Amino acid sequence: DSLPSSPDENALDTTNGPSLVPPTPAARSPLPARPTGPLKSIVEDLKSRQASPAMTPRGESTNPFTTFSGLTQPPSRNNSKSNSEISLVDVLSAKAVNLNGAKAHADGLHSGTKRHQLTHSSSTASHTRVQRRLSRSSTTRAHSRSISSSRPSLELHSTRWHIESNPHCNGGLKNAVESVGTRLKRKLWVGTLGVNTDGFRDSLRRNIEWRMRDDCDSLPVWIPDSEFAGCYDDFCHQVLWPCLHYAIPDAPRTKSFYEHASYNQYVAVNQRFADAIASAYQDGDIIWVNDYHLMLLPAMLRARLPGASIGFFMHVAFPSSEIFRCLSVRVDLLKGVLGSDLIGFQTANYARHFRQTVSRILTAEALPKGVQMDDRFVDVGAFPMGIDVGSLDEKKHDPEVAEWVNALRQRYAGMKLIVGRDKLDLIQGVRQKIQAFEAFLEKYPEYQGKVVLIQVALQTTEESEMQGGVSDVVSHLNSRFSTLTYQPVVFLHTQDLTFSQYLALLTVADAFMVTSLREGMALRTHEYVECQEERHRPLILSEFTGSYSYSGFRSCIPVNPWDKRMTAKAIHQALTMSDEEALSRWEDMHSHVVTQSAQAFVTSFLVRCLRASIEHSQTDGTEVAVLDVQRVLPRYRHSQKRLLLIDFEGTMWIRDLRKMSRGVFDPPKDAIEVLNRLADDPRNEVWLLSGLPVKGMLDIIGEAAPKIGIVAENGCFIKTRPDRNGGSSWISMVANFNLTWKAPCLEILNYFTERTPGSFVEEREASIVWRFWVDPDESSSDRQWARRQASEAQNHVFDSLGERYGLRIIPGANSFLVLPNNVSRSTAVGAILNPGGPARSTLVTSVPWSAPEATEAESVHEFDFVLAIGKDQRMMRRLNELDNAETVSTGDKGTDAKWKLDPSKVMPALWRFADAK
Ligand SMILES: O=P(O)(O)OC[C@H]1O[C@H](O[C@H]2O[C@H](CO)[C@@H](O)[C@H](O)[C@H]2O)[C@H](O)[C@@H](O)[C@@H]1O
Repeated sequence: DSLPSSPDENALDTTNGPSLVPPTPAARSPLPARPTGPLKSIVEDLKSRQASPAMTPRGESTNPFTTFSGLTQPPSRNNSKSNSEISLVDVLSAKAVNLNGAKAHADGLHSGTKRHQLTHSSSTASHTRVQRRLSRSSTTRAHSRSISSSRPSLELHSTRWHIESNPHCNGGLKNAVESVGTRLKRKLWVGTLGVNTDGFRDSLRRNIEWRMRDDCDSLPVWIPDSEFAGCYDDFCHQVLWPCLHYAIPDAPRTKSFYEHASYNQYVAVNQRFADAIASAYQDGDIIWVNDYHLMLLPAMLRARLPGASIGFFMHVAFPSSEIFRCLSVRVDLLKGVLGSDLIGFQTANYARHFRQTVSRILTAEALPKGVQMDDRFVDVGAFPMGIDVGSLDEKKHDPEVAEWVNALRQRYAGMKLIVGRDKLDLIQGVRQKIQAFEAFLEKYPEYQGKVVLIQVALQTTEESEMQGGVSDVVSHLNSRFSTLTYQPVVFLHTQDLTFSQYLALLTVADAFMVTSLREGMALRTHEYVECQEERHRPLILSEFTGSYSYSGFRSCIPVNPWDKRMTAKAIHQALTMSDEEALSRWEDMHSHVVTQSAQAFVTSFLVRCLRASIEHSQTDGTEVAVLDVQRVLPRYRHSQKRLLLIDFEGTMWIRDLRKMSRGVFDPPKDAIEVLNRLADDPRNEVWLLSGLPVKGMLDIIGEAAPKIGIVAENGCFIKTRPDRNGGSSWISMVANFNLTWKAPCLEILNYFTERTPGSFVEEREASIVWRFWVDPDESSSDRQWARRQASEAQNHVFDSLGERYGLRIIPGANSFLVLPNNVSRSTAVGAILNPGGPARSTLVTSVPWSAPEATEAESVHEFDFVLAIGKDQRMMRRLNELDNAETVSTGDKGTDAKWKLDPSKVMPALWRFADAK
C-alpha cells in the first residue's frame, strides 16, 4: 500500500466506524469516523489519488480551500517514500505587489511612478497546525516522525524535499490574494514553516529560502520550535483566540500564559517577522499584516521603517472593550496594531469595538474614520472578506462534482441532508449544533430516520475534539436514534474528502448550518450559497458570525446557538420552506456573495491602505515653500484661460464664530471686491468654494459678485457662472440622495449640544455641522470635555446612521461635518473641469440676474492656468495631476500642495493677481 498507515490511526480503510451509510449497531463511537459504502468509495477514490506516485496524501487535490497547486514540485514526488523526505508546508505569506492596478481605483490619487510592493505578512499559525493535523494522516505522520526522529540525518539534499501547499492555512486569504491575479504584479508571502525545523542546518535553510522565493514568492521566517509552540499553541490559542471570541480564559492559567513564557514567545515571534520583513523591504512596498497572531508586528515595523505603508487585517472577531480590557497585555497589543496606517476588520461592529477599546484603554481620540494618536492618524474600517466566485464556479462545474452529486443523491434518496463544516473547538459551537439537532429529532419525531447531519470537521486533533466537547454529544445522539439502516450524524474530517466531494455535498444539501458562538466571518456560508445556485435551499446561521452582520445574509434563518429549541425550530423551518421563499432568501444572500467578493476585499483594503499611508505621510508643511507670487505671475500673465478656485471660509474670510453662533454674518467686503476684480478679467473663471449653505452664500455674496461661480455646502450645490444672457443656475449634486438621515442626526446632535456648553448645530440643506468650543476663554477642562463629546457624537452618528445612509464625517479643529458620501469639493471641481461629464446634477433653481457682460470662457476644458487656494487636501491632490496647476494650501497640517500660504496673506496675494496686467 503506497499509503502508509500508522498503527493508531488504522488509516482509511477501517470499516467499523459510522459513516454516510448505516453503522453496524456495535460501532457507534462517533470519532474517528471511517466511511463505508458510498463514502467508502469517496475515500477509496481519495486513496487512489494519494497512492499515485505523486505527493503526500495531503496534496493540493485534497484541499478544499487552497489553490496553490503550482507549489507542489513534481520532481520530488518520486522521492515520496524516502525516509528523509520532508513535506514542507508552504509558507503563508508575504506577497509583493506592484499596485499600479489598484492605484487606478484610488480615487484620484497621483498616478505616480513609485513602485508599490505588497509584503503580505500572514499568521504564523497555520503551519504548526499543519504539522500536527497532518499527524492524522498516516503518511504525513510518517513524515513528521522522520523529521523528528532522524535529526542527525537532516542533511537533506534539495532534491529530497518538496514544497507543497499548506491545506490548513487561512485559505480564504490565500484565495483572495490570488484572485486579483496580475493586478498584484509582485508579491512576497512571509510566514513560517511551523515546528520541526530546529534541526535544519543553515545550508538547508538557505536552500529552502532560495526555492521558496523562486518558486512561490515566499519568504520563510525561522522560528525555534519551542518559541513557536509557546506563541501559537499557548498565547494565540489559549489566550488570544478565546478572548477575541468572548471567552475569557480562567485566571490562573492565563496569568501564567501572560506573565511567563508564552507572551514573551509571542513577542519574540513577532520580532522575527519584523526582522525578516525589514530585511526584504524595499522602498515603496506595502506591508499587509494578517490576523491576531501578529498584533505586535505593525508597531515593530513602524519603528524600523517609519515611512512604510502598513496595513493590518484582523480576520477573527474583535470583542467589546469589556472583554478586551481583561487581557493583561492589552496596552501592548493595541499599541502594536496601531503601528499601522490602516486597521481592517470583518465588520463595522468589530471596528467600532476596536475604536472604543482604544479610546477607553489608551485614552486616544477615536473617530469614525479611525484613531487620532499623538503623532499620527490611524485609519480603521470594515472590509468584509469574500470568496472568489469565479474560481469556485469553475470548480463547481468539474464533472467529478456532478458524479458525486449523483452518487450522493442515490445514496440519500428520500432523505434530507443538513451539512456543516467547522473547526472543533469550543467557539465554533459544534456541540450546540449537535444538541440542537437532537432537540429537533425529539420535537419532530416524524423526521427520525429521514434527516442526516453530515458534519465535516476542520483541522482537528483528538485533543481539540475533546476540547470542543463534541465526541460525547455525537455518541449520545447516534446511540439514541441510530437504527440498522440509519445513522443521524455522520462525522467526517476534511482530509477524508476531496474538494469536489465537498462541493457535491454543498450542492445536494437541503440546509447548511453554522452555529458558531462567535466568528470573524464564516466564508463557508458564501461557498454554500454559491453552490446552491440551482436549489436555493436555506442557510441556518448563527447571529454571532460576521456573515450575519451583512444585510444580504439577514435572509438566512438566524439562530442563537445557545438556544437549542430555537435552532431545532430553525432546522424544521429550513426543511419545510417553500421553493419560492427559499429562492427569494437565496437571492439576497447571493447578491452579497457576488458583490462582496474576494477581489473586492483585496482591492478595497489595499487602495484604502495606500491612500491612508499617503495621507499620513504628508509632510508637516515645513518643506513646502511659501507661495512666491512673483514666480507664478509670469505664467498667469501669459495664459489665456484661467481657472481660479478659492476657498472661502478660513482662507479668504476668517469668521467670528461667536457671531455666527447667533446667526450673524458680516459680509467680507474686501474679499468680494477682489473676487469681482479677478472675475472682471474675461480670461478668468473664478469659483468660490464654501462649506456654507446656498442661502448663506446668497446672503453673503448674493448679487455682490455676480460673475463668480459658487460651490456651496462642500460640493453639494453649485451655482454656475452666468452664461451669455447672464443666466445662472444652482445645480444640486445631491438631488437623488436620500436625506432622511438628517432628522435622526439632528436628534443625536441636539442631545450632545445640551450636554456641551458653547456648542451648537448648524443645519444645512444636505449636511449638518456640529460646532463646539467657540470661546477661547473657556477652561481647558471644558475644552477637553467638548472634545470628548465631539468624538462620542461622531461615533454615535457614524455607528447608527453612517453605513445605513452612506454618510461620512469630516472632523475639524472645533467642529465636525456630516454629509453624504460621494460628494465633496473635489467632486464639484471635477464637474467644473468636465462640465460635460456624467449627468449627476439637477437644476434646483434659477437665480435670475443680469450680468453686465457675457463671459467668453465657455470652453472650460482648456484652462492653461489653474490656481487653487484652500484647505481641501483631496482637491489639491486631484489638481496636482494637471500639468498647469498651482496648488496653495492654507491649512496648518501636512499638505501635498505645491505651495503653502498663511490665510492672513491670501488677500494680498489675490490682489497681486487681480492687479497683474
Ligand atoms: O486557527 P488559527 O491558525 O489561529 O487561525 C484562525 C482561523 O483563521 C481563519 O479564519 C478566520 O479568517 C476567515 C477568513 O477571513 C474568516 O472567515 C473566519 O471567520 C476567521 O476565523 C481560518 O480560515 C481558520 O481555519 C483559522 O482557524
